[in-house]
Amino acid sequence: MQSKICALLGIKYPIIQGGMAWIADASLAGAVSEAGGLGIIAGGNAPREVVQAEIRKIKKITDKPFGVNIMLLSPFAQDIVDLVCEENVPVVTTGAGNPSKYMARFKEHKIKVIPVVPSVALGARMEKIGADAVVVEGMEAGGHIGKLTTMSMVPQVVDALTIPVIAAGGVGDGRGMAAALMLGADGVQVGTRFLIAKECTVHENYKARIIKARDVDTTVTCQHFGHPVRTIKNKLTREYDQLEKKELRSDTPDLEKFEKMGQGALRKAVVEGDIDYGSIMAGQIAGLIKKEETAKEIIESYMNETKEIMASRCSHWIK
Ligand SMILES: O=C(O)COc1ccc(-c2c[nH]c(CNC(=O)Nc3ncc(Sc4ccccn4)s3)n2)cc1
Repeated sequence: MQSKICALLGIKYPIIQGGMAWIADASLAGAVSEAGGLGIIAGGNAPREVVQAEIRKIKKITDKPFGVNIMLLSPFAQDIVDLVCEENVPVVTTGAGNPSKYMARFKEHKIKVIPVVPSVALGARMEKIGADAVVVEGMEAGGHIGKLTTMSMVPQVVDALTIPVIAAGGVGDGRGMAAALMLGADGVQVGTRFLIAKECTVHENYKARIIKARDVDTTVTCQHFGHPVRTIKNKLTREYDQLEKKELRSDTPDLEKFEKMGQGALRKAVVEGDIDYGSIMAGQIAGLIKKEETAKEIIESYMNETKEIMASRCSHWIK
């Protein structure tokens, strides 16, 4: 399937794996790129040498295109920008902020830049400063989210921009991918479904919790203080909710308490498998995902389902 995204990035299928902080390492990203999608290594909050090690590893796993996600809230963001330039990383996605100040650097090094945007305005700003495409991520997604849904934001960004649009947030199988393409997207970014890929090195407890998840099992914490983040409900989110209720009543809310509660929480879930007090970042689509598969099996099922839907299920009413 040749979409604008495949031509732009030199990949076989228009499926990008989300650069999930602490989770998207060379093992997962390498398997996704090898299977014809675009694997993305997470910069997250990691220092330069950690991300550099993953870049070196993926170059040994695959000679196909791959990317690095730069999480712009990271204290090491500038170091990772320098790193992707030095390592000739072909594609960069950015999240949790506005990458304008780095754009000239990326273009100078012929890096394809795909910012994640939570609104039409930011998408238009990114196109104006030279982004090659945008990921339009709805609030159905896991992790740090904006306020708009995928279904409503994608067509509005498609109408407002000329560069390719990649839909993200709630795209859990070929039905979601076909829907995204119908809305005008040229490809999709997939996070939660790849969390339970066999090559994903996240703790087994994390994977088991995703597989057990129902449609109503995620919640958004820190909506009023700090950065809204979607995770699976657990003891940590209940503590967050209590703290938010308390601080909302205060004239001088203490943001430090939220920072402290969140510190190391993602690592607790991903590395230690603490599903009670770790931050189990996952999208609303977690309830659809029932089994662990290889990245190749996941990508091929998206493509086969999407092609079947585009070729048949729609044709019976389009006469
Ligand atoms: O500067 C402005 O105008 C605001 O710009 C933006 C505002 C938000 C976004 C945005 C929303 N979602 C994304 C892409 N997705 C993500 O970045 N998802 C993430 N998950 C976990 C992350 S690590 C983290 C981050 C915050 C708190 C705790 N942990 S980052 N980008 C992008 C740009």
